[in-house]
Amino acid sequence: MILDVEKIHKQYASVLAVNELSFQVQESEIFALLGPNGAGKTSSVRMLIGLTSPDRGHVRYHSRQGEKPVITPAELGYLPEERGLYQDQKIIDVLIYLAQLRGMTRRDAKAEAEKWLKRFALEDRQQEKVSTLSKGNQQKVQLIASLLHKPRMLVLDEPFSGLDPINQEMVLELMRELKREGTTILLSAHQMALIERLADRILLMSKGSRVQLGDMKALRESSGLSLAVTVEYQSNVPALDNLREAGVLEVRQESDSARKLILSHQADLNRLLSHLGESGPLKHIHSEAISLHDIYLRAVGHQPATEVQKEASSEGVAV
Ligand SMILES: Nc1ncnc2c1ncn2[C@@H]1O[C@H](COP(=O)(O)OP(=O)(O)OP(=O)(O)O)[C@@H](O)[C@H]1O
Repeated sequence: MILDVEKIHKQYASVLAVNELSFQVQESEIFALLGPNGAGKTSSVRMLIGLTSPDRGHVRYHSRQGEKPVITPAELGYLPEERGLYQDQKIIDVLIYLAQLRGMTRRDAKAEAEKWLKRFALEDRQQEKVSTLSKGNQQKVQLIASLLHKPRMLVLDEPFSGLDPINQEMVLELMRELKREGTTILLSAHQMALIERLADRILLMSKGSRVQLGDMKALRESSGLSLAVTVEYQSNVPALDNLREAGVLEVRQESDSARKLILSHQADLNRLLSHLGESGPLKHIHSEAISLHDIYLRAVGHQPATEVQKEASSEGVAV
């Protein structure tokens, strides 16, 4: 299943939610939508699955059967941002009912539901009401409901929200497995470290528009950033001057004694180390490839800081 999105546009009264957004999701690809709150991710997702219509632009799906504007419920698995399980019903009954709506027989739905509940360590709870489950466990049930009928395309709005780290890892591994089986997955999320490990390509959005699109290599290249260097001093961080000429684009406060330096591709490491060595007694230096988190903050996180913000900001300052 290939998804082709061409210049979709959505305006709610005075709010421009999605602005001429275009991208393509390939067969068996894991594609992530990232962006700050209000960036337009959910508005986009809703248009992609036909819950709302774009004011302008097109959404098309291509499968072996040809091209079509809308995907059928049997082909699609959707995890909405606002969770909507029937709280007073038994977990197993809800799963069977939702799978039947997507074309499964009761018998198949029951067998699949039991298989998935076991995998998510919920098999002992299946006769209980949904309302008795914790938030994270309800999230697992809703995720099961989205994939029970083996859709070719999964659209998951915030699949990791409410899950503990162990369950996040489990869901991450599940998505890799579904991809290997040929499922196309589009998801939105805020967990940068997970997305960096999981997604084949990432679309960074802000204010309804595309900011960057590509795999991690492409995002690193187009960001112009290379390394994040964390410097820890033996006591409070001294004044750090002349970092720009060594290729430092931004200094982020980690603690009173530590700063994270964001380096450009043109950074001169020898010069930087010599500056840092002269600045004060160092305790520790650690460098790592620029992460999605750093790219995100740089691209959509904040405006370049002013002199006043330099004093006050704990988010980061331009140097
Ligand atoms: N039904 C609606 N009516 C009016 N405005 C809306 C509606 N839905 C979304 N918006 C507005 O559109 C913009 C984009 O919202 P959207 O929910 O798509 O963002 P998002 O990226 O999913 O945010 P979050 O990460 O907080 O879920 C926001 O300014 C939001 O207030």
